[in-house]
Amino acid sequence: MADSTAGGPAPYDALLLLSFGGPEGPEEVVPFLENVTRGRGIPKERLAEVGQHYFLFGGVSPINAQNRELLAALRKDFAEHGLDLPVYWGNRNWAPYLVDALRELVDDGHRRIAVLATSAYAGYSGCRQYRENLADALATLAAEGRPEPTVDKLRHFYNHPGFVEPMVEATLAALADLPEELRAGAELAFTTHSIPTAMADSSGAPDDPARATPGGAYVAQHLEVAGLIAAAVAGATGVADRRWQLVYQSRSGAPHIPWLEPDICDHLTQRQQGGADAVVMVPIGFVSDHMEVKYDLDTEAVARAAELGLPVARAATVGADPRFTAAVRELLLERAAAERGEPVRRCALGALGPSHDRCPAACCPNPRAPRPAAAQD
Ligand SMILES: CC1=C(CCC(=O)O)c2cc3nc(cc4[nH]c(cc5[nH]c(cc1n2)c(C)c5CCC(=O)O)c(CCC(=O)O)c4C)C(CCC(=O)O)=C3C
Ligand SMILES: [Fe+2]
Repeated sequence: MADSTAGGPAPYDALLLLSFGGPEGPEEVVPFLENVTRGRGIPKERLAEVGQHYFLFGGVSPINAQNRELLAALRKDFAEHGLDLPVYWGNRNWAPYLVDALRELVDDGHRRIAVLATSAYAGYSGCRQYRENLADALATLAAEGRPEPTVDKLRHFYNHPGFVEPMVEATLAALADLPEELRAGAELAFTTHSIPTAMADSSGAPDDPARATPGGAYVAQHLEVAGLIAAAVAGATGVADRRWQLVYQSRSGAPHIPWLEPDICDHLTQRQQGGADAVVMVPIGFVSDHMEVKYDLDTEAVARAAELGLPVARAATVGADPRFTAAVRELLLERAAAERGEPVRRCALGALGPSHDRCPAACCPNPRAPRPAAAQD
């Protein structure tokens, strides 16, 4: 089959890095949280508590700095591979805002934009919500009388080797952080963002067999990545029967609404009682070491482990790893070839196969009320 990465980026004339955004000073924390939770029914107490997580770090989330680093790494990767495509950056919840990035793109003359969301998996929060925000931004530009660009979201990259392989290496590095005598008996706790179980169950495309399994495509995709990493770690360490589990973190919402469990802290307690020598936490749900990692794992879960006397280590996220930036380039060139009608080779590890290019209209529904979303059928 033709090498899908050889044909250049046409029809795309720009890439937009689309992320979550985070505050960069104490005065930005509350307005940021208001942006994130508008209309979401998050209890006031939970918001005050999450605000404290940010204040503990001077009101600065690391996420924007990490995206600046990723942006620079993508530009470097593209330049080194002769890919002449400008890269822009905008966020859903904080400056630089998506709508401003899109306005700049259009004013610079770009009309066909590929979008990389910094969220690897299916689900309302990680996929449709990004596309709803794209639709909102497109509507704002239209109301301003600007020409409307076409935006295409690149497929989910959770099972791309450029995402999985750096996490295998990071897991091995975290194991090596533990005292040598604990390494063979150390368990792996793969962690991701908890979401309401109803949101998980409806995640993925309606015709995706994973959608029919408990937890939908969201859980199936995480289990796939966890299994891939566990297998690679078993191969590299020679410990074939190392115990591993997918667990959750960062739960919010009202207590009577069921969210995915177990929580990482409860899991650590349970495994300490179960006789684990040590636990390596592997945050497969996140692309960079942002606040959900720095607070919920490195602060809260580490404190729980210390109380329990359970040794823990934490694997780094992918961040701006060169294998990840190369994967973004491949995904972009792959999609460009597909849009040109050429045959493409889609890279994906494991059994689930590559995700769809365009989400069907009924993919990952909004749990509250349907809203316009971009980049779908
Ligand atoms: C699946 C998922 C991802 C991964 C995919 C992706 O990356 O998009 C993710 C990422 C992130 N979540 C983040 C921060 C927050 N998420 C919140 C709230 C929520 N997240 C949810 C889900 C997810 N979230 C959900 C179902 C809610 C409940 C409210 C709602 O239904 O929307 C709240 C409100 C307070 C609270 O309740 O915790 C905050 C502050 C940050 C920024 C960190 C930083 O600042 O460094 C990042 C990267
Ligand atoms: Fe979140």
